[in-house]
Amino acid sequence: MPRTSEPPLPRIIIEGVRKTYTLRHTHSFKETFVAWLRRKKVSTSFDALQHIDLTVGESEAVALLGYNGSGKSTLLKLVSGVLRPDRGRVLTRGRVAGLIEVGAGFHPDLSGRENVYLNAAILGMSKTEIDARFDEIVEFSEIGEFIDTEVKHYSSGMFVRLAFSVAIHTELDILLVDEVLAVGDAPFREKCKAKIRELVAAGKTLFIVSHDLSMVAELCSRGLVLRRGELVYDGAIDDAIDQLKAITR
Ligand SMILES: Nc1ncnc2c1ncn2[C@@H]1O[C@H](COP(=O)(O)OP(=O)(O)OP(=O)(O)O)[C@@H](O)[C@H]1O
Repeated sequence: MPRTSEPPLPRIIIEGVRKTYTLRHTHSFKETFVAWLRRKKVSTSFDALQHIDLTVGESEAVALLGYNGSGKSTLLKLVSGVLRPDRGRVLTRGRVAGLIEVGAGFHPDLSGRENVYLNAAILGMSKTEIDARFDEIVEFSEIGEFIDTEVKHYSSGMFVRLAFSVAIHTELDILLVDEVLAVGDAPFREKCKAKIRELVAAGKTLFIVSHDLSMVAELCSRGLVLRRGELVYDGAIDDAIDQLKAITR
């Protein structure tokens, strides 16, 4: 009997997820009191994600597409564990490395070198492992002589180069990238793309948010389109890009 191809083992499972934010309409105790006297609402709630169900497997490179405010970063933060869903559940299998905000996880008063140790430790590496990979991390980042400078003096591109380099030198299983590559220059972006392809070929999972459609078309095979907190398309990346172009914000 011919063998049918097995679906990839899941790395991320998102089940019935809803994320609600509270929007406050008052700024002070006085305003709140006046609003209460006038029976006006002091806050309203807003569903940034409505009811999301999806599974991402090993060796999958998935792009999360959508216009501003559609819920992409919120979904990535739920997968990274920075946020918790109000309903449903998010399960991940393996080590998750997230590049979600430029400079996040970096301490401004510490040098690049100290931040490499801090970040790599947060991502689960031991001191001996970091010592062994330190030179490679610095070389990939191209930070050079600035490695002993406090990172508050780094440009945003330098932050991202160092953070990306630390992340890819850890034993990660899932790499989350939110738009941060956009601040790297073209040669560095090319290097990151090559590294990401290598990681995916080795069975790692990529979940990337980007408005750079040509980059995601090159890197990803699957695309998810979010619109106003709803998943409106999940399929081949080229079709996902066409769907995105066809919808309004
Ligand atoms: N902490 C928060 N409190 C209130 N509302 C929030 C909060 N974080 C996000 N939102 C709102 O949730 C919605 C989704 O935001 P999110 O950042 O996930 O969108 P996005 O698709 O990543 O947008 P962009 O393309 O602009 O980065 C937006 O309307 C945003 O204003």
